[in-house]
Amino acid sequence: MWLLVALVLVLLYYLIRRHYSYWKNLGVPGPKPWPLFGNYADNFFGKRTARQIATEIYRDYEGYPFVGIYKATTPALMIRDPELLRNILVKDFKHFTDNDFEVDKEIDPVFGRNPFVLKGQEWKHKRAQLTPCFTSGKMKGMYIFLDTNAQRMIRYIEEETKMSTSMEARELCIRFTLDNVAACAFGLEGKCFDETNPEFRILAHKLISPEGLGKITSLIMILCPWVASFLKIKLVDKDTEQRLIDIVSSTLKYRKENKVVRNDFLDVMTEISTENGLFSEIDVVANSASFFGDGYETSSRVMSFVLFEIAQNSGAQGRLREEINEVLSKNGNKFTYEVISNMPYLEACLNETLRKISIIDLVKICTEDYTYESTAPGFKPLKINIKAGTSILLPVDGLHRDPVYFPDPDKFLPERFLDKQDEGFKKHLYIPFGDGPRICLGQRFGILQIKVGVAYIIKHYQLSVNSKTQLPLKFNPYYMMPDAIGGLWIDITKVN
Ligand code: HEM
Repeated sequence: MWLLVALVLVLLYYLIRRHYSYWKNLGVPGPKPWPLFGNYADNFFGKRTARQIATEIYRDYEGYPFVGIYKATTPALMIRDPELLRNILVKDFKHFTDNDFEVDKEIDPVFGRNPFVLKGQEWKHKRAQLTPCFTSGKMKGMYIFLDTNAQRMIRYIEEETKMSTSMEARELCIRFTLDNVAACAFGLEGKCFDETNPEFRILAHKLISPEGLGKITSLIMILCPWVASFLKIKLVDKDTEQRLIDIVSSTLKYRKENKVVRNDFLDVMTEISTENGLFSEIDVVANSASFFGDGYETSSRVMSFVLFEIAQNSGAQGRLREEINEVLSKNGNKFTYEVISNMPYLEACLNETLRKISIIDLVKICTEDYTYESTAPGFKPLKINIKAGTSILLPVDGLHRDPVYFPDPDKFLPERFLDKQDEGFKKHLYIPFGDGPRICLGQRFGILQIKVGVAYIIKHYQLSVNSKTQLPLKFNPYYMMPDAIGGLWIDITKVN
């Protein structure tokens, strides 16, 4: 009996050792993994975020073009050499067409149709269909909804600050971006500034949030996609899914019967749906729903960090307000699409926030074998044959905060985006929205809504950081996007 147990243990040890020798056998350097947890044990035990772990490994392997790591049990190649990174995203994209994220369309009909998780030809087809939804012409048409919601937000702040000047920035940004999503993707009033817990808020919370997505679920999705696939993990629960389908179906029916045209995303998607039978109603629902994840969740987070950075940096805040007032004075004191698009310092503040606090590290899959030999100065001349199926990690946070590419990386310096002299720009390393054929589809919408919201707030209010904010910021270790523990509290007072 004991002999059998001993034999099983020896066999297990041998198998684990063999599994975790994948990179060693290929001569790829990398940190020592733990059985089962790989290099992410601290993440599983809630000590650090996955991004913090990746950034630390990135920094430890200076001079190496790539590093072999283990995302739990899966070997993954972290890319450090800017040339290889660019090849993966742009030049040799055909070898890396998919994201490393498994969602089964049969189990998750809504999330499984999100372009971010689609693969191969199906992704290509859907991407081509959806691209016309995001042109600058379409953004201009939707500006009116964003402007109306920004005015609502100002009225809301006016009322709230009568009671207390301190506000949680993300809470405010959630209300604003959710109202935008409701208006542009569902053709509805989100009522997020009128009601404490409107239906849209509840739905969004269930659909995607650090609590809604489920700590463990999202961790498994990112670190062990094959486990998620094996366990048939469902991201969107049945009731939420059905409610989304009902909302979109009834809106579509109402518009058809009453010949309503609003020029929003729903209208554009309906055109695709009628022109092409392959784009069914569930596709329209799925794409409207993907706004929650792709549109509201990302944008509300980024916008709250922009407000937080501006609140921390009074010099930048003053300069931004001057720009806003100057542009407005030349345009009849009225915000318009053109006015918002003509504010370089506002754009620089947004870009610098996205550099300093990047929203996500990119995870790709090698879809066709690929060979690379590093010849770049400053990197060891290593060669690698990447096998199809290999997971690839592009450490956006590590790159964005590497002083070689962006000097004084932990300082908030929007000016670097005005002259673009940093080495990182020459090497195309500023990639908060990704790059190449899979670059963020909704970046124009995301950028526009954040700019509108921030411009309105800074025009009317002076911001400073409230002592309730826990500094330095610490992030929820289980959430895939930066989620500040304790919140981002700011004081808001009226500009004289
Ligand atoms: C500031 C806000 C946003 C940030 C930082 C952001 C960032 C990103 C990133 C990093 C990716 C992955 C790119 C890659 O795989 O190479 C992505 C993909 C995507 N984003 Fe965004 N995003 C934002 C807002 C939005 C909005 C507002 C929408 C839609 C309304 C959107 C829709 C999408 C879609 C559909 C994809 C998948 C594209 C594909 O795989 O073809 N995003 N985004």
